[in-house]
Amino acid sequence: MRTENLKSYYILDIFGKKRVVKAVDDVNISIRENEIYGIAGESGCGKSTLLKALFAAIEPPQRIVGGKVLYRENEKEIDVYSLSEEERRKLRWSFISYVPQGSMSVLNPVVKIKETFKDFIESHTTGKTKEEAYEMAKEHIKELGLPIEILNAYPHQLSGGMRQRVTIALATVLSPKVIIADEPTTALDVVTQRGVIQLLKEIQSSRQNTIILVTHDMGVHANVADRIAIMYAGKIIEEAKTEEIFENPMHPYTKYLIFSLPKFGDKGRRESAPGSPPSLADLPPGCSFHPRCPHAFDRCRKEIPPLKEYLPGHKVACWLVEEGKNAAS
Ligand SMILES: Nc1ncnc2c1ncn2[C@@H]1O[C@H](COP(=O)(O)OP(=O)(O)OP(=O)(O)O)[C@@H](O)[C@H]1O
Repeated sequence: MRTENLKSYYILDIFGKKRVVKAVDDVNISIRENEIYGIAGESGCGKSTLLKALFAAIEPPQRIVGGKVLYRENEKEIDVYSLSEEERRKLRWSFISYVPQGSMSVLNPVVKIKETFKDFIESHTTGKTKEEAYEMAKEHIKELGLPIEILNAYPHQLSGGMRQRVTIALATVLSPKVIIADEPTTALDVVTQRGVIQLLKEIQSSRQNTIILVTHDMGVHANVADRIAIMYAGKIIEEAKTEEIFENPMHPYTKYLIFSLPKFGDKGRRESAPGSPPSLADLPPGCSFHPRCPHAFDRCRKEIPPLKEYLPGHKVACWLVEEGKNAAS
């Protein structure tokens, strides 16, 4: 799947005054089949907004104000926002699916898990009876190696980690080609996190589908992602293979993200980026990171740097890189 100059804004009317939050601003990504593509960046940089746009599930005040979201299905490219709402609805869950941040937003607390599965399968497929849907759910739960008894449980009877696994099972039961996961491990302890990530990895390798994984946790990305995109203030500012991002980060913001990670046996304080991210409704001119960048020079304050490939497969949007002014890390 890929995007072409995708722009998705929140257009708000506050007491007659228009406010535009540029949460996804000119994003071009190209995700391969069978890959795990990680998207990282601090809170509020637009990650969830981008995912909602990719999942074709946007609601006002979010709008697509420009660009395209394109999926490839049977050698044909589908331009998601040129489809009717009904055609988009058909694409969701069976072709593109979504694992949300909190499991409770998809699991109904007052019904057993099996009922959620039956209703879900029934409403997103045609001509399946409740009984067939139940069989399909049992088969899928077994295939994922999850205990079959969970189907008879209510969500509150399961641990947070198991609930998240159930959410993943639900999102994958119709064998989607693309799975979009939004912070699937946030709020889980480290050991549980590992299990949930392992499950996603297993699904990807056995079913050969594509996973787009959003998390602010660079440690999780290091473990699972094939490639990583770093997002800052609504834009992708760096993209490369995972090892390359960790070994050779080029954007000063990426360097902060990576060098602020705690290292084993290291007791010293690690530096995170100074200051705070800009308001997406009132972005600074030029590079959005320039007010926080210790290496910013004149051009950074005036012109927006384009995302450009400097090494094979390694793209960066930074004037320092363009002008060969190597930033000390
Ligand atoms: N419904 C909304 N109306 C107006 N602005 C919104 C809305 N939802 C999000 N925003 C704004 O859009 C920007 C991007 O938010 P988004 O949730 O996409 O970021 P994020 O990177 O996913 O952050 P987090 O990790 O905290 O979820 C933020 O400035 C946020 O305040």
